[in-house]
Amino acid sequence: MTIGPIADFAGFVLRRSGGRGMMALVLLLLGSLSEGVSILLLIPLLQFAGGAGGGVPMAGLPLVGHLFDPATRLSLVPLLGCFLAFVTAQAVLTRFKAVHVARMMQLCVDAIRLRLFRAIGAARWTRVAATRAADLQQALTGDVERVRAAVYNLLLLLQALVMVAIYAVLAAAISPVMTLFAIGVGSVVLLALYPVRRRATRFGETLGASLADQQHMISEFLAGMKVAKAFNAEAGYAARLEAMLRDVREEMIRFARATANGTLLFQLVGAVAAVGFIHVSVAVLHLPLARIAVLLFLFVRIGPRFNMIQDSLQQLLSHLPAWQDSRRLIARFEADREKAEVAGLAAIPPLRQEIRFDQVGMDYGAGLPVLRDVSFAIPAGRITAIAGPSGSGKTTLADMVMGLVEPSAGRVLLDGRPLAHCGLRAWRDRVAYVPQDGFLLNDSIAANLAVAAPGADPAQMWAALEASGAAGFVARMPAGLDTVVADRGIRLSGGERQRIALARALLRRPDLLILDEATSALDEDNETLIIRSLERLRGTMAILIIAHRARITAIADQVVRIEQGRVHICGSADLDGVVPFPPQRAGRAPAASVTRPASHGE
Ligand SMILES: Nc1ncnc2c1ncn2[C@@H]1O[C@H](COP(=O)(O)OP(=O)(O)OP(=O)(O)O)[C@@H](O)[C@H]1O
Repeated sequence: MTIGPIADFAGFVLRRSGGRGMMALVLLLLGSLSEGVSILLLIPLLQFAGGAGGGVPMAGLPLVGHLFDPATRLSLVPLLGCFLAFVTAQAVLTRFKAVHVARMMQLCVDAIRLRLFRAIGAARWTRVAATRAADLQQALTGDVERVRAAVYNLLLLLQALVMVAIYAVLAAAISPVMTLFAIGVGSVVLLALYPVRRRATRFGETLGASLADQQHMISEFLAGMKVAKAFNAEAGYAARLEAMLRDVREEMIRFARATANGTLLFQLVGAVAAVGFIHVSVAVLHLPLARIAVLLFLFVRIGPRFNMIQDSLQQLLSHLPAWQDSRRLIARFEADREKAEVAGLAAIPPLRQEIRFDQVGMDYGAGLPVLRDVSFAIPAGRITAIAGPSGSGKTTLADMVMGLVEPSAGRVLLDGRPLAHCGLRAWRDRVAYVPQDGFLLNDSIAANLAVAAPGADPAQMWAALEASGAAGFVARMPAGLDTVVADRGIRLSGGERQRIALARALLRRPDLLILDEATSALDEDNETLIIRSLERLRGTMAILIIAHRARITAIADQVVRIEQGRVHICGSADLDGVVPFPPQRAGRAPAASVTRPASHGE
């Protein structure tokens, strides 16, 4: 089970970090080699120090053995110089390696976070809406950080493997028998610890699931804090979190215990092996003191490397599920992409006549169809209201007209062209949407407005605020357009928030403005202000209002009532023969009043 996923992951790391990954590996190899050679240089140095033994037979490395032969060996000063040079080289390589590794880890983390972020953004709305927000948050934050830990441990693992290989070659050059003995002992312990590594994988899987559950619970609690406090439910949430934390803690402790047992086993076996090694070297093989000292030194370094292999493998295996989850999520979202913009389709002419629902049906696959055979038009320049009981499909119609969901039957037509054949992003550039809670960023009013029209200048912003009835209160604010609003700034009333949200929508100069229950949480005075703004906009764009209240549906030129999946239209007698729109000029909709926001693009 272990090798396949690790090889996949190593492939991903190499692809994402490109040349830097290879460079990090080369630095790792060179660093390990220079460390190994500097240790090897201890042999002649020890011979100088203690005058021990004669030549050092090097079974595996005759050239190096020749270098240390008493007849040809270097004198003390050049030897010390070599030793210093290798140690310095190792330190410099370690420095470069650290920078490369940091960059490599960040490249991998950025790559996976960005790809997932883009995949979510490009996916169909129905796919996004069907996924728990907490799972996405966890994937984009916690899981990618675990990928960083996985990359780090993969590098530690590679480093440990390289070091063991180099030390083994060096040790074999001094005593092949003793080297086989040390490698054999290390490998047996590694094999014996296989169950601990399996536990690491299981731990990683449960950790991912419980972190997502915690994230879900915490964001639910924070979003509904007011309700939680009102119902005295804080303690209940705290108890749920405590239970989740306890489960994760217990699993984590079991994992830590297994890891500590592994380390203990390595240390005990290492001590026994060292004792056996010294006994065999001195009493059986009668090796010279310099060779025994260097072998001991090498083995003292090999032992922890075996421990490092086990440790980094465990950590890697416990973090790999986060990478696998991220990959699965990316694949799921990428497989469910929104229809791509097709060349030639992106250019949609301005809406002149109507948006028409033509025998539209919608079946979410959960019981009865939500909509059946729905046909009506939203005329350009007019106000259309959609009313109906809760759950009757009003928002579904708004989502369809924005191209967020596709009808399961029938078509949506823009001036006779099927929306399904149009570039959805190009169409959405012509649509503006105001939801029930206008959603403002913790930023200045200007920044909030710029979300809808990044190129808009202050004059255009003021015109949009004027049109939405928000200019007055924004002008009275301490820093005007630069006033920071929402959580960290000035707190706005619900009515003020919605008027800014409406201004933001108008700044786009849309062909279609959608208000989805945008005034349902407002009092009469605030609703009246929005209603007046909408009335001033009549004739400039198609306006679709989804609402329950009669006060706002009363301003509509037609009211579409949906009940049990079917529509009944009222008040549309004067709309029978829809006049081509706009009558004055081709192109963008004309200004209806002095408060019409100026175009930011023209
Ligand atoms: N993505 C979805 N998957 C499955 N069912 C859905 C989905 N979106 C909406 N529905 C179902 O379709 C029905 C209509 O939902 P919709 O939100 O369009 O109604 P609505 O008229 O806007 O309701 P309300 O006035 O309460 O906001 C509901 O029963 C809802 O549960």
